[in-house]
Amino acid sequence: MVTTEIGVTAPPASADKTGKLRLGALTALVIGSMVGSGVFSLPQNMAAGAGPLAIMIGWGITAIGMLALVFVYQSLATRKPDLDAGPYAYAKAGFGSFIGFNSAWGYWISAWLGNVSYAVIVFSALSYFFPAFGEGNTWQAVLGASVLLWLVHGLILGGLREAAGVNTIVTIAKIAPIVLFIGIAVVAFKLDVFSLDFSGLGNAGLGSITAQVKSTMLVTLWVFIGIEGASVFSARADRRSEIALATGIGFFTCLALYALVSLLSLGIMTQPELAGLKNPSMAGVLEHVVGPWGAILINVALVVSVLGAFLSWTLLAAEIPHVAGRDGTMPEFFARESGRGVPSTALFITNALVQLFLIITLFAESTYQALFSIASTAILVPYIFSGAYAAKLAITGESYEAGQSRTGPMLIGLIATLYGLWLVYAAGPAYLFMCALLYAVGVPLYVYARRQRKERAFTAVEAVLALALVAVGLFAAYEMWTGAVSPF
Ligand SMILES: NC(=[NH2+])NCCC[C@H](N)C(=O)O
Repeated sequence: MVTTEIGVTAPPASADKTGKLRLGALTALVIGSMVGSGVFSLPQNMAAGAGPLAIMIGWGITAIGMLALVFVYQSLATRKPDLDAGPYAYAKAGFGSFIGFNSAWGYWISAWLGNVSYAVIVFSALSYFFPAFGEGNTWQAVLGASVLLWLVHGLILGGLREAAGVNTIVTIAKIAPIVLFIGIAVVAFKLDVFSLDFSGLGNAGLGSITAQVKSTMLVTLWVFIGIEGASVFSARADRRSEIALATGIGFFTCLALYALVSLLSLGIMTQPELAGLKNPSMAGVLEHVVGPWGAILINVALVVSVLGAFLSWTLLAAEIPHVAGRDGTMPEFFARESGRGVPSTALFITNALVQLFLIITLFAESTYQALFSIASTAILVPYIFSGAYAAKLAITGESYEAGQSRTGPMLIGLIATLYGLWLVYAAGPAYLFMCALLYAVGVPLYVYARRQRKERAFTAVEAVLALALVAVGLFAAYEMWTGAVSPF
């Protein structure tokens, strides 16, 4: 296996002889790049704000929106094969340098903030064995997470990459317990428990169906993040159609696993019971059915799954500013490499930020859910502008041959864009403010990067955008400082 520039793991050129096996391996790769921590907390995360009906609607919306996004990346990969630096390259090509920078910046923020949430949930799972780790945000947990962080850092500096064999083992080790969970949950499922409060309206605290659906949106987005990696990669492969197929199969497999985990749980415990579970809540549900070994199994599976995902996302998180630093989108210092060819400066800055947020986590007592919600919100900028770029190409006809149908691609681009915008609305002010602040911090860095290359910082429109972003960021900082809004 080779790791491409943006850290996406590619299948070896001399794959297995039979097409079938190859497809299986590719599908495992797609699933492996998506499944990290999210699935293991779905029972609580989904039930916290929604009843069965709203959860079903939530998965429906996510299925349409995410599938549109998958098609967007696949079609962009074929139409613009030279733009291979990942999602931000599309935003840059379509909407200029500043938007491109913000897409890279947002993708990076999402990647490393996601890793902060990974550290928290790993120690929350370990607290089943060592109670001092609590919800993953006690000082013992933060200390443990910091040790883990710099251990991984050191290993990567020493040349650690992802290895094909390990990847496959990790994928099996994390999927098998999920499948077992579903098998057991099917047997334990009681229709009368599931239908007790089907609309969720019986629990006044949940609010309207729309409010309930909104509450699921960042959770369902989180579990699908990573799928863009597989789609972006499809441009490089000689077996493009096979990768497209594998992405499709991987997508629907995950959708089925995710929906089943969240919905079957509601037939085992009631919504308020699930909402009160500790995460990773799949452990609590399985323990409820089979006793302690169920919780042990899920907590161990989570640790294996998330350690694997932590390594991949650390590599990817460092790769984003590294590539962007090389092409001038981000300041040049991000491009520095160690003797072994590791993007050491980008890696160090990335992990220093993870460390900083681990400390913030300790003092703000932030939760896993708050952290991954900010990470999910942050990725919306690159997603939205990728969708918009696909729509723009279809509307203007650029990269299309005469007579080629453009209606389908245009609709898909628009659906992906709309899905992203709806998510911005559904995310709510607290997470948006936090993201606005994190994006605003990027503006001076962008100006610095442009200066370094002796280029004009902004066009007129970009200057307005930048000013607005800084203003909103400052306002957000003020609101968070006074405690008027609180993302944690
Ligand atoms: N560290 C990250 N940024 N991870 C993002 C991917 C999240 C992944 N879909 C999960 O469920 O865990």
